[in-house]
Amino acid sequence: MQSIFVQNFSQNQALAPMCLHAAFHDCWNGCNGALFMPEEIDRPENAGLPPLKPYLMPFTSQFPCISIADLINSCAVTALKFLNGPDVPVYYGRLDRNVPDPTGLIPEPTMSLSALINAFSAIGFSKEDVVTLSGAHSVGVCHGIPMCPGHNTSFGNHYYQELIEGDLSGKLPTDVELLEDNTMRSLVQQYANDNSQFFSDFSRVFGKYISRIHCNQTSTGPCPLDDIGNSTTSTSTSSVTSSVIPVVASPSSSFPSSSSPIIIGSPIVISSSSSSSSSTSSSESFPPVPPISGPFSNPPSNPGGSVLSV
Ligand code: HEM
Ligand SMILES: [Ca+2]
Repeated sequence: MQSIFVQNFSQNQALAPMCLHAAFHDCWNGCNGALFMPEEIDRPENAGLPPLKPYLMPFTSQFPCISIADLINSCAVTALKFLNGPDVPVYYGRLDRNVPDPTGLIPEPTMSLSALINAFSAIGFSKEDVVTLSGAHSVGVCHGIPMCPGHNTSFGNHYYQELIEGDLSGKLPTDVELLEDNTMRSLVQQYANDNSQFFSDFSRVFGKYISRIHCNQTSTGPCPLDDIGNSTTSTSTSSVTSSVIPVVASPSSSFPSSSSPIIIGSPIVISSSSSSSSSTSSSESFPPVPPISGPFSNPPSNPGGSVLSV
């Protein structure tokens, strides 16, 4: 399955960042696959993610034992590696729920720094972790605008270097706010200087993040926020714990690197680039890979490099 992902990532460069983004959203309230429920995927907070659903869902027919939550996370760690990022240990055995997560939990890009820190703190992540995880914005786009113009097909510390240098093109308000707090700014500086420290921290923190499952996970019923733990601290006696099979996703170093920029339609773009956004089917016979539809068809324009208004 991971080799199919890689092929598809090569064919459509929008896909890999989208998988990483999707793992962030699905796992906020516990990785449970509910992201793809109609009630969730079309929420404004999930803007940019709907095209991933028709891409990933056919895998569930071909690989019926994998949950949607595991599929999203497998896609995410494979994407990270494809984008030249670090290996992240990923454990499989997450169960899907058929109840959408509550709305309004995922951090807003315009929220204050203190609100952002509090939101992550409520799910067990420190303000340093916020700095680390935000480095995912070294890849991908916001409303079609590259978040790190010129570099955003490769995961790395250029995100932190741009913040330190005041190159805020494509950055979100929450990205820029990382500079407001001394402790966080200091970590931004460290990462800007040391990519291997960033990789090692990201692997650890993101690995923890995508291990968060509901302790008493069942396929139905309400699931309060405080019912979430990670796979090592879970108090669950359910099959979730016993079915978790440790698998380290460490795709080989033969992953192709992204050589051309992401070309995605957008109202505003910082750098100009050529067009190659079409998604085509994998040369393997399964699973069927439907063409990605969505905001990918318009050529980018480039009116200027300021912090994104979202
Ligand atoms: C700190 C709080 C965060 C906020 C407020 C935030 C917000 C956003 C927003 C508004 C977008 C643009 C979505 C769109 O319009 O297409 C975005 C994109 C993205 N986010 Fe975040 N994000 C946060 C943290 C994270 C984390 C922790 C990760 C993963 C570890 C992540 C991964 C991504 C990726 C990869 C994209 C690019 C998606 C694409 O190219 O399709 N973000 N984020
Ligand atoms: Ca979820």
